[in-house]
Amino acid sequence: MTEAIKQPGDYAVQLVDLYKIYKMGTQEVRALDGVSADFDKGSFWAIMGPSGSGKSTMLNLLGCLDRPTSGSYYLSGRDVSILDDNELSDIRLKYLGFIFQSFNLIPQLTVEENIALPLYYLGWSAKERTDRAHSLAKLVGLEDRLRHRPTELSGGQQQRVAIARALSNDPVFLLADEPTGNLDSATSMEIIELLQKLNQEGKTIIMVTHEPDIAKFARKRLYMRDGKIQKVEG
Ligand SMILES: Nc1ncnc2c1ncn2[C@@H]1O[C@H](COP(=O)(O)OP(=O)(O)OP(=O)(O)O)[C@@H](O)[C@H]1O
Repeated sequence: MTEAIKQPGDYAVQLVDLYKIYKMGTQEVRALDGVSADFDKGSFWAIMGPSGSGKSTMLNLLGCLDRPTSGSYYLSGRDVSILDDNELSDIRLKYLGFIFQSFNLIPQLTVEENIALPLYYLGWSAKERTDRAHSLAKLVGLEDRLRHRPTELSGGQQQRVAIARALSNDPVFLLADEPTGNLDSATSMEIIELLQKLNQEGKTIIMVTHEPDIAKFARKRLYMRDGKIQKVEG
């Protein structure tokens, strides 16, 4: 049977010949040196590589936090590498979900308010925000913690809140930056299992990690070296 030809919209992300070059006086640092990669919808990737290999640079570009020196970045088929700062911030709010090593929750807000915060900026009504926050809290197993504040939660629970918040806008993909970096190994397993469950339910996940024990739970692994893709596994 011939495989169906993929259309640009079948990919969450396509990177085409991406370069990020920093000029340091007369020297050039090629943080990304011609990276091309397709991230299918519904895939779960780990991006790995030694220090200085370009992981953070890749993460910043994937997260629309920075622009490439050259090359194209297609998000669900749309070239976002040509957008200005305001347009990129709009893309982040509407289409991306971020999970950080340090959770980045707002301490003054309750679990419910933290989860719903992006929806406030997206203009959802109070009722819509509450309903969505409740269903996402349930999805991550925190429906009995909605009135708590982040300091009243364990690290694993805080990361669950952050994951629920990242899902609030139903993003094209979840971008996770060392999501288990601040957690003990048992809690790390719970978080990675939650990410696996979300992926099995169809969510595309791209996770940057330097921990092979965590990366092995992704379905695909991309290894960076000297700003290039060294190999892809899975
Ligand atoms: N703003 C910058 N100006 C100049 N060089 C930079 C800048 N940001 C990154 N680099 C360089 O680009 C290369 C890739 O850096 P990057 O931070 O992406 O690596 P990394 O794989 O994330 O490393 P780590 O695991 O240590 O965080 C490095 O050589 C780094 O020194």
